[in-house]
Amino acid sequence: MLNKNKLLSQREVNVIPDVSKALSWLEAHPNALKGIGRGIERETLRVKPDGHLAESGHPDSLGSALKHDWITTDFAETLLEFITPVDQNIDHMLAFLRDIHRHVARELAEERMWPFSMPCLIDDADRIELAQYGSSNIGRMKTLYRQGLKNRYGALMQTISGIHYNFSLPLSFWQEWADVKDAESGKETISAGYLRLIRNYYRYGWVIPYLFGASPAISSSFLQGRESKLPFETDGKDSLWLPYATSLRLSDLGYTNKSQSGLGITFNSLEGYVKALKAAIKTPSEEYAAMGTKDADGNWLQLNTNVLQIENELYAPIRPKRVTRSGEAPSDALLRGGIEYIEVRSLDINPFSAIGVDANQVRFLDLFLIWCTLADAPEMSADELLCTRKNWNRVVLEGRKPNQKISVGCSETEHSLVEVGKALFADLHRVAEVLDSNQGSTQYQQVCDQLVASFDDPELTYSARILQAIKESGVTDTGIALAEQYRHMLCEEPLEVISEEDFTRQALESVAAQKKLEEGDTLDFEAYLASREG
Ligand SMILES: Nc1ncnc2c1ncn2[C@@H]1O[C@H](COP(=O)(O)OP(=O)(O)OP(=O)(O)O)[C@@H](O)[C@H]1O
Ligand SMILES: N[C@@H](CCC(=O)O)C(=O)O
Ligand SMILES: N[C@@H](CS)C(=O)O
Repeated sequence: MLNKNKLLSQREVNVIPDVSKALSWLEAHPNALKGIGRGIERETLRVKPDGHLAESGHPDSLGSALKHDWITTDFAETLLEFITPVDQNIDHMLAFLRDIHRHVARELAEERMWPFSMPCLIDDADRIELAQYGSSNIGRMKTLYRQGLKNRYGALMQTISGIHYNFSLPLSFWQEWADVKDAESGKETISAGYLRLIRNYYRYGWVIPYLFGASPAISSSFLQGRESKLPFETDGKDSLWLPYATSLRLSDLGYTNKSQSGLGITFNSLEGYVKALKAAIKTPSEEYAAMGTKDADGNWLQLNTNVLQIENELYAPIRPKRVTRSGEAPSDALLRGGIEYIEVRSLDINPFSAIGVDANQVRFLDLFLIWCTLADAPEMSADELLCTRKNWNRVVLEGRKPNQKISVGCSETEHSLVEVGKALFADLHRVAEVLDSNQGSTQYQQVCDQLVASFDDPELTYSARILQAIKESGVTDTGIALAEQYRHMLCEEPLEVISEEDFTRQALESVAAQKKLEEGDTLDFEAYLASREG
């Protein structure tokens, strides 16, 4: 049981804001947390039985990747992405995600789903086929966007997979917490509340890779001959690792882009955030201008030469979101209705789950994101946001190092990571009691008690556990064994919440919708792109 009364050194306790008043309010208003909205996006590479990247196209039986509601592709034709509809029930959401995995596993026949964030064996990055979305203008634009990503960042980095956790608090929370009357009149207040969450996420979100990072190692093929200054250890065969790393995916070697740090993005006001984001998609980049939008033969190379081709290219660890209308830019949706939910992008694929994520992680994120909303969050300049990267980098590269230190924002004062983590969990446990009281269970408190142990014993973290397996068998063989185990498991399991008829209907309707798009285009591609640049 978490020893809530354990005296934490005053110094450490001061590192996290005093949330006691807000927690007392929450304990007096448990109904405020009824109706949390959640959604999951999971990516995974299709691989051959030998662990090499598949060479086939997106299976026709899975319908149109452009229009399917649940099954699409991310960067590459072999990079599957599964999406669950927004759900208020954790078990139902995870069953929905598992049904998608069950269906796809049966449709993939001999191919498997890679169980790690960092890619499988890829001998030649140039053979990675960009995701194809057909001949409609929007379909061609999505593929050209990916061509630009390949030319800017390299295809290999874009085959890194993640879990995105989408989260929203119910209107009742905002009504009780901030006197909001309704979503429309309260959109400024609600947006300010989610921005407060985001600022705290930058300050304390390193706890996510510490607990759940699962990419301490990479296939040696990932470096593709590039030099790395990181002090990798190796099995002398196909695996490289850092002994105390948690998430190389979140490191500069992974799914990040340092050049984006100069965009002046802040989260103090929605208008300020949108202004900086819109500037980034309209500011030419010298480097990308030198590349040009077309090659000498007139082949498109990228959508444009701006720092970001479109807003999706901002690779932030968390994003404010609102469901967009057809053709609407994400930032315009935010300006129209304010922040509707947030997208947490820092979860690695969980290799201990056949669906890449488990209920413990969902419950932890609920607790942590509620805490981030309640805790004071002073405004942060763009420079202060950049300072938080120092902390995240320390955790992703050597978070499990004994006596690891952590600071907050740009402060030079360092604290024991373990003690700060335990101080945070003392608060999270109080949030867990409220959520559990609503459910009539102790599941959230159990998650707290289980996870807090990882601070005194880092061997309990996901990264330590998967690194042990990789040191024994190597990245490829460990990945193949897990992929085969999950393929067998998923193929044997009956569907729970989605029927075969649902999957068949989705596939047929998505193909029909894509065909309708292709037949309905009135502009040629150049005119279409020009109209989108508007
Ligand atoms: N109000 C909400 N609260 C929580 N989650 C939500 C809410 N509305 C939508 N979601 C979830 O957000 C996710 C949206 O994923 P989707 O891929 O459809 O859009 P996107 O992330 O904006 O697209 P892209 O991945 O191309 O950027 C889904 O999992 C959905 O369930
Ligand atoms: N594959 C990226 C996300 C791609 C995207 O931006 O949606 C990741 O590992 O999170
Ligand atoms: N989803 C990633 C790769 S296509 C992006 O939008 O940048």
